[in-house]
Amino acid sequence: MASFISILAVTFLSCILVPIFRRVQRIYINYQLAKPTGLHIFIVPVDPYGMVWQAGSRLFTPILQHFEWCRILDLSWTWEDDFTRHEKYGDNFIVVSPAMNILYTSNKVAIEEVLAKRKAFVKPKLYESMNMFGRNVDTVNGEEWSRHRKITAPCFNERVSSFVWNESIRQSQAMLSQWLSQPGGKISNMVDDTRIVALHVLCAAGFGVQHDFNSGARISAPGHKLSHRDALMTMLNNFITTMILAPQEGFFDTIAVLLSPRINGILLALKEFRQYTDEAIASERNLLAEDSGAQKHNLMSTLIRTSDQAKADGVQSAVKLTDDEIKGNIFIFNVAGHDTTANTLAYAFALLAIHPEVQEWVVEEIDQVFRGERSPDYEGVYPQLKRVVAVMYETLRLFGPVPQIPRGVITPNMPLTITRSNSTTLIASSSSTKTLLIPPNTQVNLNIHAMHTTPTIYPSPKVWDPKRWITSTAPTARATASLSSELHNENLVHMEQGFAPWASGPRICPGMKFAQVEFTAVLGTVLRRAWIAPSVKGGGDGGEAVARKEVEALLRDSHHIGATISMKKPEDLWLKVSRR
Ligand code: HEM
Repeated sequence: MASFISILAVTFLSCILVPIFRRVQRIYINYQLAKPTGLHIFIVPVDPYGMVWQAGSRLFTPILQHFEWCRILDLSWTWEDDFTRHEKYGDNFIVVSPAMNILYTSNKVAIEEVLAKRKAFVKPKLYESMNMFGRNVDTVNGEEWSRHRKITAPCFNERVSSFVWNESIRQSQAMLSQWLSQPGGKISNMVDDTRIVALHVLCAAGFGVQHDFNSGARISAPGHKLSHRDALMTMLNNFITTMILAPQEGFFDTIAVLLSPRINGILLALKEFRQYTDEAIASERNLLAEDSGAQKHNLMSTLIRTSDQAKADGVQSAVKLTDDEIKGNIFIFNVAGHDTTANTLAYAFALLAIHPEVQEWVVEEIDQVFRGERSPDYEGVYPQLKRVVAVMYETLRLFGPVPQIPRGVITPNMPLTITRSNSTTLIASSSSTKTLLIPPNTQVNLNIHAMHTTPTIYPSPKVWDPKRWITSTAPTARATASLSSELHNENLVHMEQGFAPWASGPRICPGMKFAQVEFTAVLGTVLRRAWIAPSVKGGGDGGEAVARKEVEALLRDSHHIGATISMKKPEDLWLKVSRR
């Protein structure tokens, strides 16, 4: 036994020590490369993502959070970290490990450059684990990506946006009725509800299936053991485990009796989700075959129609997707389009509750634009909701669902322009541009959240202030200008650089407009009828000041586990909704 343990120990140590030894020289070179750019270097003893530690994260995280290198890794990302990092290290730092290096940058020039050069900075291998239902636009690179993007991009057209608008209004009206029917209007299911709205909008505008807010995707369809919602949520809530299990699903099925109920639950969710997708595709194909003349315009029908048409015409593969690729893309629309928008909505409602002055400001616009219309039309109303979009931008700035975007580097020593700056002073007066040669075996992590909290780009970065996104072409005093002309003269600030919640460049999120339309429709529908205020945990009477503090702390206590940023304890978010 003792010799077995010592063999294990020696193997384990050599696995760690040998690569470290081999890399000493490389680290030195990296250091030399980094030195002129003033990069901070962190040498970490394990894999740079802290996977080893994550395996036992419950045990290790509380201890490791005290270590600087560990706090830098995704392992223990906290909302506050990016603020302190700015103060300490500026825009760029590099984490050097035996496995690989990661260059973190929150520099707006570097981020823009990396996102613009999709061929040089590619989606890293880790994205491939999201091919569980088929290769898709989010995971592939090069020519393959061009083909996927060409076929998926037309799915996000104005007809779909109009559909998103109508469905979002329908869903949020039902959600609001349910909120107002709660005793004292106190609700603690905000995050669940915005998730249902986002899922139902996705089902309708994405897959042509309309659901009722109170039932719909919450209920198992005939022939299913799980509801569509539960299948998707199980996968999203256990994202990493799902990605590990999916490629070996068959093997895990054979040893199912040995596995924990949690793992079996994830395996079931995978099967159920696959079945829902297959059924949705089959039903869409039947409709297309019936050729009723009434063409549907949802994401899935466009995807199938474009692809099937190309197959029928025998057009070369440039415009075709295989059935597996269609499934892969439908899966990625589900993953990318669900929690992202749902969480942004939940954060925005909570932030509006603790910032009544902003809520008043945005309600002013909503009242003026909606003007009691029973069914506000997309073309007329949506473009006028600039303050509502400002609320979305500001929420995404501080609580954007994608805080970091990783990229692999194809060519060693690839040059990257970085601006060396002391983030607490103005870039213009203290910056100098440098070209960094990215060392071999280095991944680049674009730290979007840190860029969004840079004081030189966003003064008072911790303050949630949607008004920073609005400028006026005719700054007239309120006393002399009517509200309608004041609103008419307002414009949204357009940032060329420094704001990238949807990324930028050729791989910018294709669902950006989808999400914006959904967000404005839901927020507009709720705030034209109701006022949101904070409530103390448990729904008791603790006074508004206490409630506000609790909500504020809850929002900051967000983590980055799974696909997006989310509140650690969404069930503790209590809000009070009252009729206006
Ligand atoms: C607030 C809502 C959303 C945010 C903040 C967001 C953010 C992002 C970001 C940052 C990326 C780039 C990721 C990377 O390059 O690694 C991305 C890509 C993507 N998003 Fe979104 N997204 C949102 C909503 C949606 C919606 C509603 C859909 C679809 C229904 C969608 C579909 C996609 C797809 C398919 C990609 C991959 C595009 C490609 O690589 O070419 N997203 N999103």
